[in-house]
Amino acid sequence: MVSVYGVLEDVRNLLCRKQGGSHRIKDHTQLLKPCNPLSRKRIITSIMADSKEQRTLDYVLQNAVRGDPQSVLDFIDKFSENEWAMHVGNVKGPIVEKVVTETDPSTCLELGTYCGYSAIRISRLLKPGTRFLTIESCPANAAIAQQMIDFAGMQDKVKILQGSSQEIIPRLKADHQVETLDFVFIDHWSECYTPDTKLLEECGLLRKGSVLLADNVVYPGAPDFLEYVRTSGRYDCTNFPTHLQYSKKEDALEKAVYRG
Ligand SMILES: C[S@@+](CC[C@H](N)C(=O)[O-])C[C@H]1O[C@@H](n2cnc3c(N)ncnc32)[C@H](O)[C@@H]1O
Ligand SMILES: [Mg+2]
Repeated sequence: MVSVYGVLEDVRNLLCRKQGGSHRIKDHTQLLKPCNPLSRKRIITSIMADSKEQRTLDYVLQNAVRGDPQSVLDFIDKFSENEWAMHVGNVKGPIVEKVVTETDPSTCLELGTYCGYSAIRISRLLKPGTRFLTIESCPANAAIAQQMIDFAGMQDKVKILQGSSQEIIPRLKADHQVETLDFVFIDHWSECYTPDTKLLEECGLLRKGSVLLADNVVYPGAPDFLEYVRTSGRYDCTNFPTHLQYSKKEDALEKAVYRG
């Protein structure tokens, strides 16, 4: 049986996805125009108030230890084992951590914050003074992530930039004093991976040795990104086969080191 809750959640995810993708919806209420104002208000309240992301945050706030990033990650994982979610998770997480530790970055960028899980995982490893910027197009997700990061005690290490990657990347130098990026975690919608990689190059944000690490290159899959980084002659690539978070499905991360 399809639950009303599930339908609302699908609609909400669709709205967030549309907002981050190329078909950006300027005004979500347009979609609900055929409804009368009261129904419209009820639907919007339902969609935004009790999302899976909000319930994940509530679960963490009720159970995890404030100021303890590992505890926050553990409770996000625990919640997501019952209700699948897009966090990089506790199987791929250690691979991401290994690459970050080996890279020892001073300036990091993440594309796709979601609830802040990977931002917490990565930022806790960074040496003092390292900058970690994370871009999230969905305002509701960005708000949840900020609360999650605050609760984990990582608020001084992580800066969320709310907006789409396509709009924010070209402004990183002027608005956020970024010279070049040492490490980029690419984990938003896979159709944005290649255009955003090219945008990072065009904006002069990559230097010889900059490390890109892309999630979900097998599931849901990013074939055009894999082809670009493996055949353009601009990157040295390594594949890390693994499994999709909270699932037995096959997935992989791709590390691409810019040749400069
Ligand atoms: C897979 S989730 C990120 C998971 C997160 N990195 C983690 O592991 O905890 C993808 C997120 O990217 C956001 N997103 C999608 N396209 C985007 C874009 N073009 N710019 C910024 N954020 C985007 C979505 O709203 C969603 O919250
Ligand atoms: Mg991912």
